[in-house]
Amino acid sequence: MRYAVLVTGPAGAGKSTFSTAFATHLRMARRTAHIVNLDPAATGDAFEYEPAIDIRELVTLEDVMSEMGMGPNGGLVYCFEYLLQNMDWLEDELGGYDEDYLIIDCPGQIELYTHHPFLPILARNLQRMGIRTCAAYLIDSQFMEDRYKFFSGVLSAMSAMVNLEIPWINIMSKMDLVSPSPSSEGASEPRNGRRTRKDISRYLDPDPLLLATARDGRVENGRFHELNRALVQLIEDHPLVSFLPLDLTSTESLEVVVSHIDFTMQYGEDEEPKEPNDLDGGDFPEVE
Ligand SMILES: Nc1nc2c(ncn2[C@@H]2O[C@H](COP(=O)(O)OP(=O)(O)OP(=O)(O)O)[C@@H](O)[C@H]2O)c(=O)[nH]1
Ligand SMILES: [Mg+2]
Repeated sequence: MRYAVLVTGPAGAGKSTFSTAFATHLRMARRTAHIVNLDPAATGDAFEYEPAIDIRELVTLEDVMSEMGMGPNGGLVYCFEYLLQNMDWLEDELGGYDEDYLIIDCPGQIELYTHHPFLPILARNLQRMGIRTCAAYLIDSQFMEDRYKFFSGVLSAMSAMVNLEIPWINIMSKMDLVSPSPSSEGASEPRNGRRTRKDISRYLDPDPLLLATARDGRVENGRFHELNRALVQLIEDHPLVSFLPLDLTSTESLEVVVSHIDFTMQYGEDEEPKEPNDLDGGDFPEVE
C-alpha cells in the first residue's frame, strides 16, 4: 500500500516547512518518506531534501510566463492544467515508489483550492493508482489575530473541503508564534500580542461567540451581525472544521499531528483482504 498526504493551504501557511519536518520525522522513525514538489514556482533550493518527484521537471512557472506571455497567476493555473493533462507523467514518476509515504507539497495559490478542480482531480487520480490519500489544510496561526481574517480562513478551508472526496484534517501552523502567556491566563483577549489558552482553544475549535461578539464583549449591530450569525451556524453545523495545533519547535506536537494523519489514512491497516476487483475501475466487460 502506498500513502499520500496532500499538504495544502494558502500562501505562506508553512506547507513546505511542514512537509520537510514531516519527512524528517518519518525517516527518524525508520519509515520511508518522499517529498513530491507540486509547486511549479518553487525556487531552486527551497527544500532541505531533493524532492523525489518534482513538477518543475515537467513544467516551470518561469517557462510558462516567458513562453506563453502569462502573468504569475494565470501561469500557475496553466501549469496545473498542464499537469492534469499529463497525469501519465506523474503516474510514471510515482511508479517507482512502492510501500512508501508520499508527502505532496502543493502550491499556495488559493484559487487552486477554492474554484479550480485541480485538487479533486489529482486526488481521484492518486486513488485510481491505488494510493491511499488524505489532505492536510494548513492555516497560519497569525489568522487568529483577527477574527474576521480567521473566519475567512475557515470558509476557504471549507470551500476547498467540500470539493474533495478524501479524508481531511485542518492544521493551525506556526503555533510557536502564539504560545500562551502564563501571566495573562484567564483573560479572554490577547495581551502584548500573546494569547491565553482559553483564547487559543476558542479558535482551534471555533467558538461561535467569537464572531458574534465584539472585542469588548458587546453584541455587534445590524446586518453584519445577522450575516455573522449565519456563518457561525454554518461552522457549528459542519463537523469537520476544527484545527490541530502544530508547533514545529515541539517534537511532541509534530508527533500528535503525524499520528492524526496516520489514523486518518489508516496507516498500517492494509493487511485486510483486498477487494476482488476494483469496483469502480473500468475492468468489467460492458454489460449489455
Ligand atoms: N515561526 C514559524 N515560522 C514558520 C513555520 N513554518 C514556516 N514558517 C515560516 O513561514 C514562511 C513560509 O513558510 P513556507 O514553508 O515556505 O510556506 P508555504 O506554505 O510552503 O509557502 P508557499 O509555498 O509560498 O505557499 C517561511 O519564512 C518560514 O520560515 C513555523 O512553524 N514557525
Ligand atoms: Mg511552499
